[in-house]
Amino acid sequence: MPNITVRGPEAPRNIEALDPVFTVANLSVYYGDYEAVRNVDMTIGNREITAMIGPSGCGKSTVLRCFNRMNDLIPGARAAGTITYHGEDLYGDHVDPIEVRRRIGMVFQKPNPFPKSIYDNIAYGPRVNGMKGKMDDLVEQALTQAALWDEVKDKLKQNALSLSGGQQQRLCIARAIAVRPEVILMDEPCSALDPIATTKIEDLMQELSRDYTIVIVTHNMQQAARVSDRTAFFTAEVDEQQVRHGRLVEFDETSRIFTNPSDKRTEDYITGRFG
Ligand SMILES: Nc1ncnc2c1ncn2[C@@H]1O[C@H](COP(=O)(O)OP(=O)(O)OP(=O)(O)O)[C@@H](O)[C@H]1O
Repeated sequence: MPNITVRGPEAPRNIEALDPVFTVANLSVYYGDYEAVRNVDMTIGNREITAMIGPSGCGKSTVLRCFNRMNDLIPGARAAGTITYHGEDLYGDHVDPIEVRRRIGMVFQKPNPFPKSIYDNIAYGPRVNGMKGKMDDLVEQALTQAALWDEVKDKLKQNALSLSGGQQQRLCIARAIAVRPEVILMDEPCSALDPIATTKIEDLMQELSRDYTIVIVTHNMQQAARVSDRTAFFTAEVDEQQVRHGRLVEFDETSRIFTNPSDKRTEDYITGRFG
């Protein structure tokens, strides 16, 4: 087994009792006729960090985008099967996808602040959502939670694009937090960052997981091992027609996935024999 440190004792938690926020059953996702991901079953626990790992093209981002219905915005994309959010069908007729995306925020691979001031980046969501309360306090709170306040408190009027990449990513996390979501989805949030900025985001994730449910897609297995409570390992399988489909191979507590996986394919991947 590789020398990978699994989420350390500084953040002990009882993850025996999984309190489901999302329950995914028999989920398949299509882009047009192409079945990109086939038959996924997994559960996302409340205030846990769940990592999705696996080789390129196995459908991690596709599944992640189902959790806040971002795939609805891709023409031809369609989900089959069920995802419940607190027991309710996330794709039910009565569900408003805009409200879904407020409650389930997203942070992308490349930091994407608006070309506006730091302040306005944070204030934008609360304004659009008609949130009550003093905006200055709200902005400070979100930036503090995202561990950025001390670095930007004297330059809130400055353009957000003047910040470093790592600061921009924390700003994007602050922007996601500002609308008080319950869940934060992160699609490779550190892949454009240097190791120091990556460590800051990882520390921040640990901190945020006290209040938020986090799902992260990462290419970095060490990162999954360091930050997550549970890990889903995906791979791509080729069917009889030579078409590749993403499959969930194994979903378990992170410590188990990295020390004693039950599937040979998981073991091969985490030991670097594949992928
Ligand atoms: N918008 C899209 N339209 C058509 N096919 C898509 C679209 N997005 C993804 N796919 C296809 O779906 C499959 C899964 O892609 P996805 O991006 O979810 O994988 P991934 O595991 O996140 O990959 P990576 O690690 O490289 O980001 C791939 O075959 C990809 O080409």
